[in-house]
Amino acid sequence: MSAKTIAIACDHGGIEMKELLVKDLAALGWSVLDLGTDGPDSVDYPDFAVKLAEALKGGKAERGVLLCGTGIGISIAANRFEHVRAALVHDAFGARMCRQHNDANVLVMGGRTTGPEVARDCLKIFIETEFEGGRHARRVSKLSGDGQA
Ligand SMILES: O=C(CO)[C@H](O)[C@H](O)[C@H](O)COP(=O)(O)O
Repeated sequence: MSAKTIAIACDHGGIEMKELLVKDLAALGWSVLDLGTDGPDSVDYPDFAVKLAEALKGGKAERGVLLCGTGIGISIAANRFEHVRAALVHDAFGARMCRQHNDANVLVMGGRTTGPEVARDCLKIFIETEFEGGRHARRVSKLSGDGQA
């Protein structure tokens, strides 16, 4: 069976974390689609959120990881796309809940706000935790624009 693919992208605030997490993703058995950025030069985080959203939309990846300095800007940018449920996570509990309750398909973290070992834990939990469905499926369906009150 072929490995599932996860896309990852960052701006200059998340480059070190991206390098760390790419290695972990490979070790966890995922095929990694690295969408940059690839160096320390200053870039604009919305451009990388768009790249990742397009990869998900086009079926090039099943899940995504986005990183910027705080995770805030890039999560705002990613959540402008209807097919993206990007969760800005700071701890293991959030990483678990965003999968179990929100069916998040994109994990977002801040390279300047979250330490490397916490980030690695969050990534592993995000990858390994299933959506619970049930009452949460009803709520998640209301995020898509067709079930709003
Ligand atoms: O955190 C971010 C956006 O929410 C970005 O990654 C940037 O780090 C932040 O905007 C700071 O930008 P700078 O050009 O590195 O000062």
